[in-house]
Amino acid sequence: MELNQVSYHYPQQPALLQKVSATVPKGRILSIIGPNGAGKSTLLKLMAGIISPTNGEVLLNNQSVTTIPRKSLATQIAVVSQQNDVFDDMPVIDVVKTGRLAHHNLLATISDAEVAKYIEATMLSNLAHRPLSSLSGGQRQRVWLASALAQDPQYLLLDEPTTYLDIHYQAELMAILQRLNDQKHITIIMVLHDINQAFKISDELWLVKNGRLVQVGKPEDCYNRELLASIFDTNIQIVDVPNYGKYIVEIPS
Ligand SMILES: Nc1ncnc2c1ncn2[C@@H]1O[C@H](COP(=O)(O)OP(=O)(O)OP(=O)(O)O)[C@@H](O)[C@H]1O
Repeated sequence: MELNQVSYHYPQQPALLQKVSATVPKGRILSIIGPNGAGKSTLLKLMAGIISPTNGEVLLNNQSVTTIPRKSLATQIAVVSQQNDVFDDMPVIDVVKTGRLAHHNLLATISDAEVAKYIEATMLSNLAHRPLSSLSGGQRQRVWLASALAQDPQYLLLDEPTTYLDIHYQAELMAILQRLNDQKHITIIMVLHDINQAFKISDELWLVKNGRLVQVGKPEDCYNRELLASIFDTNIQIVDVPNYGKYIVEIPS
């Protein structure tokens, strides 16, 4: 996937994203980080083909994502986001199966073994027959991930996937994503607010501020106190934690 001079503004709004150009590393984990309102979620929506650039283009296998038919795009890109509550009364196992329906083929089928695999991968086995409405926010988050996996995508896009998760499940989710990436070579693109999580799990980081891609690089190249301080407008320290490595902390001024 490639972003070619992508600019975007919401209707009746000033310019938000300005001439963003970058290539998503295939088969890797990419995290987009930056302050609130920087344009991260908008960038993800453009990459998913949910919205179209005002200028420039997002290319998937050399074709503009906005021209790829929905059904075909759904076989390539899955987006994990909070869904509506249409599925509230449905048992988890059936919600997961609906992921395959994203291919917009009513005859699309998914074997029980495959569903079980995704349910297990997202640690939902105990909850498989419970209605979605009876689950906590964090458990639901894992259901949406399982449903996206049932889509069998090449690209998995996640917008702040750890929001509703406690620290235990945040770590579990990161481990799941890492495994998916290692074993199935799914390209993972996510917006993360926890910069230490992003630095730890990602192969590449995109640092965004005021609608501009300020820095693209490997995490080890982005441990730069001045750079991070200027992006987040705050006082940053990078400390060495035994048995962990570098850890970014915000020091209140
Ligand atoms: N549908 C919309 N219509 C108009 N403006 C929008 C819309 N969605 C987002 N914006 C505006 O675009 C800007 C960027 O929003 P976006 O959600 O992409 O930022 P973000 O970096 O993901 O922020 P956050 O970290 O707070 O989630 C914000 O100023 C926001 O108010």
